Amino acid sequence: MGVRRSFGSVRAVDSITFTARPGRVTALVGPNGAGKTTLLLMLAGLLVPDAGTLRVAGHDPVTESAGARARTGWMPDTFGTWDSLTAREVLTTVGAAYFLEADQARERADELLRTVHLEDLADAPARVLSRGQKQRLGLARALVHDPQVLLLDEPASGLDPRSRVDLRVLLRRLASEGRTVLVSSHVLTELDELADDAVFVSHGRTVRESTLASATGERRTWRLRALDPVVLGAWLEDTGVTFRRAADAVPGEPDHSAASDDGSVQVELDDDESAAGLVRAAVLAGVPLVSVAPANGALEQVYLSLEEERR
Ligand SMILES: Nc1ncnc2c1ncn2[C@@H]1O[C@H](COP(=O)(O)OP(=O)(O)OP(=O)(O)O)[C@@H](O)[C@H]1O
Repeated sequence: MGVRRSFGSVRAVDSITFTARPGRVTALVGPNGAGKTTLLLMLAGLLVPDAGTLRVAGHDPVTESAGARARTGWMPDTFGTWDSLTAREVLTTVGAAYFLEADQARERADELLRTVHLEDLADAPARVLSRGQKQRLGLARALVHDPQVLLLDEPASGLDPRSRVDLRVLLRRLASEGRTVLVSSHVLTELDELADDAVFVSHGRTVRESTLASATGERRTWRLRALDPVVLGAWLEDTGVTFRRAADAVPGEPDHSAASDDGSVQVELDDDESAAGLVRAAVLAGVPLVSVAPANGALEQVYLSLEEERR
């Protein structure tokens, strides 16, 4: 609640308040320098806040650090490994730090190496791992003590597409087992498929908390494409729906979301029901629609509208 932390004159976290709930994946979203990493470091007990209170699995990471740490798995954005240790030794060493017996630690390490698909590299020194492989080892390290709360800073960075899918499936599973998962990421389209809730931060402040379901149902831009763009444009004009060609979405500014001028148009619609109504009317009027889809992901849309408000 109202957490604050400065570095000299820089207010990295000015006033952040939010709740990430068990059984859900919460996305921490914000531009570069918004204070996400600083906040996660405080939640992980690695930085002390100047003011405000934090609770992780019911424990204060500062005054009840042992209790909080025992329940928290922390994955930093860049994973510094002990280079001379093998991947398995990294995990057994962490297991020992969490008071696992040697056999247990070894069993847990092997299980986690399988989970993150690093079993073939179990005996390789950690320094030879690629960036993405190190990320996966970092995730395994965060899971050694079976924490209730997972704090993940940009966990998908450096991962190839297959590993990103694996990460998503794993994090959904961990949440479905009742854990609290807090993930910061810039890849908003990926978070759309992963997260249940989102906290938007900017300049060290919480600017919005939202569920993905409500973000998805909000006013947003949709893209429509028909076999014949002229017929589509004429029908939209007749029905009084304001639209713009994707190719010239913002006058003077190229529309980076449009891969090419495929004749599609963009319309602003209040919610999913409005979209369904428009599609129904277009089909009944004989407009040869080929595709209708949101132009941006739900989180991206909220993010962009917040940025817009700030201008
Ligand atoms: N140790 C530090 N010393 C001085 N300034 C810092 C320190 N750590 C962070 N900052 C500053 O605090 C602000 C917030 O940084 P932080 O790393 O928390 O942002 P972020 O949201 O994680 O950014 P990114 O998305 O780029 O990772 C930035 O202005 C940053 O320069």
